[in-house]
Amino acid sequence: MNDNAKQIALHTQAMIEAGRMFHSRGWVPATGGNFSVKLSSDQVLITASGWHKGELAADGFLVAGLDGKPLDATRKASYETLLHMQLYQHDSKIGAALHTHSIANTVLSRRHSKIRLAGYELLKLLPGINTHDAEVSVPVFANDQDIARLAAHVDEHMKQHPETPAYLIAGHGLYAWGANVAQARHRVEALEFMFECELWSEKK
Ligand SMILES: CSCCC(=O)C(=O)COP(=O)(O)O
Ligand SMILES: [Zn+2]
Repeated sequence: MNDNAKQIALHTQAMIEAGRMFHSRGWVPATGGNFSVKLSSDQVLITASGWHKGELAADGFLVAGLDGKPLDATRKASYETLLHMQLYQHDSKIGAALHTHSIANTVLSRRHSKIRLAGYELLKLLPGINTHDAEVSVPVFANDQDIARLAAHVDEHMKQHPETPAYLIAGHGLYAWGANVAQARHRVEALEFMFECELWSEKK
């Protein structure tokens, strides 16, 4: 196995494990969710469309260019590929992106136009934050089946608000990212925890 194949195998395994864990937590029901890792400045390893994310295997991934087109034209990349590509094009430090469909993120994103998270210790998992005494705003975008249009909308917001730590799509799910799968996964876990806390607080 050459170095490139070894790297792909490691990234694949990290995403398979994230999928199993997310499914065990109820964050990627049915075939919801998608995951990716940037392999180089112009190639991304991304989940194929329609796979159950708790049951991913090596052939559940494919390599695509930053334009979202699979290198092997016979494979179908995630329906939401362009949302991943927007992140990699927006910030070269982003190395992995993970998308979940949890109950908490779905309910909150249907109720609010942004989610304010303040005073949580787990905020320290988010970029640039080193104290619980902080506040972040997670934007909520209207869902759109035109993913190119949705990606352009996200991009416009992120250019105006480069501190955006993650985002939600209304009634749909969360997009979070990091330098690698481990960091993106920690951020998903922290955000899903804080969203559950917010949902519990609203029930009181
Ligand atoms: C079956 S859920 C609808 C599509 C979606 O929101 C999703 O996250 C999964 O789509 P993919 O094409 O990446 O499997
Ligand atoms: Zn989705």
